[in-house]
Amino acid sequence: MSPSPARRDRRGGPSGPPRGRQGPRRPPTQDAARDAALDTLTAVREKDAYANLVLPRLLRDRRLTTRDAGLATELTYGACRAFGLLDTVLGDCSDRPVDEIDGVVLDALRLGCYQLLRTRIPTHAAVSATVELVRGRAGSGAAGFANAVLRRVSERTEDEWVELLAPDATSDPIGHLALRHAHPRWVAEAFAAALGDARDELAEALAADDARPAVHLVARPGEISSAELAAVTGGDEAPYSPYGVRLEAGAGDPADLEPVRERLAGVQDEGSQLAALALTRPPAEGSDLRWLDLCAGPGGKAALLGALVSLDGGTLDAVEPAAHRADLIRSLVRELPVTVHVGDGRDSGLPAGGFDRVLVDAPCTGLGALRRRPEARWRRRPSDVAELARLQGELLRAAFELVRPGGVVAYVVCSPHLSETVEVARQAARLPGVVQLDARPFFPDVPALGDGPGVQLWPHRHGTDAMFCALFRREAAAPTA
Ligand SMILES: C[S@@+](CC[C@H](N)C(=O)[O-])C[C@H]1O[C@@H](n2cnc3c(N)ncnc32)[C@H](O)[C@@H]1O
Repeated sequence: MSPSPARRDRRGGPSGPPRGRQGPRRPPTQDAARDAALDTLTAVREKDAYANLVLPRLLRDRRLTTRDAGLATELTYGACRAFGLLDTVLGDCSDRPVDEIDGVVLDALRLGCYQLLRTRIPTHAAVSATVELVRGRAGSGAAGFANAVLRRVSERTEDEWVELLAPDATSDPIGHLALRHAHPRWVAEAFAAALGDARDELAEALAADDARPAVHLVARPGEISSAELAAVTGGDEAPYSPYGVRLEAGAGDPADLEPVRERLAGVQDEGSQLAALALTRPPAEGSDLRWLDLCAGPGGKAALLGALVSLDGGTLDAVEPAAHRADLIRSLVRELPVTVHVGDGRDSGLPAGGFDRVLVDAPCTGLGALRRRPEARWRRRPSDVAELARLQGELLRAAFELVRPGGVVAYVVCSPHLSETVEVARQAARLPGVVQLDARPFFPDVPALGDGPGVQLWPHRHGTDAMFCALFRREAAAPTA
């Protein structure tokens, strides 16, 4: 094999600004889209920032044209999702491990590599635009290094790189698919475990999780119908939620839509709508006017549930420990009979047995919504799971204290990880006085819900986030914590 280009030109420098025979730095390029993408990737790497918060702000502040904003979004989110794949390829094309490459040079290389492997941008344009970016930020030595590395990347297609670098598809199918679809191995393993007998869907599940998702709107009950909302926004009525509307991926910022600005509608994944609706559907004999959302921030489900319970003259209490998230709930539910409490759901001070229905939409790894949070899959650690599962179990036990005998509890997480889903539900169902219901009938007309009693939704099956929902009824006997 020919020596790596990085060996021919080592001036990219392992860390800090490259030194040596390099030309003067130039002012930032005229490439507004790539500049914005690079600045976002740098903020993600250096400050643990969220790409989907940083980039929209940059696009607004710098007043990018619609075309440039589209390109910046595609490059930034695409590169963030693919970090693992990009770094594996870049590592093979460089003479040093990627974590020894100067940070901003690595950010630019990731952008360049993404363009080469996963977009139709011509090779010469992807390479030269990236090289100019690097020259502007890190000098001509680093630009030469970037040029050499990217030339080498461009020698193969994405498929060819995967075949070369991924574990063998027969002896290690999960490892192979993890690299192919740019997921950490532990996440791919968690998906495979959750799919169980349907493990042959893993490639599809990871591919759907790697694709840019459609935006879903929720029509606020009593304010606008989903048919009207679809007509006004140009979207389509969602297939399963009676309140849902699906917009095409990349259809612009949904916050700018008039019904959203006027709070007749909100942005909410259809899976979240279905999970919230499932709480409302099992019959509850007797009073049914006091509902509780025990983990309510930022308030998407509280707004839907508050609107629904208000149609019958009922009320919703919403608990959230983070004050700023409690404020977000308040601003969403202003016209609704919703009382927001700042506090810990495990010790809310609310009356025991005081509620007819309780939602526990618990804090979780968010592995079910990775497609919406571009860099999240590379941030989460397997060690996060056990602590979250403990908190989830504690919140669920608190919910059984707060619901009245005969009342309903929904346990919801946006994750397919078995430790957060089936395991938490199984332990809850062992508590005295708690009966787990088969949740599937409360997701009417939704296909492929598995063997029950919990329901796991999937992007590749349902076009929703991978939400899990388990339903329980509290029997007359009081549960013990
Ligand atoms: C998955 S989010 C809930 C999403 C929300 N239901 C919605 O639809 O917008 C979980 C929330 O639980 C909150 N949380 C974390 N620890 C909590 C606790 N001990 N008690 C109650 N809520 C908690 C988090 O701050 C976060 O806002």
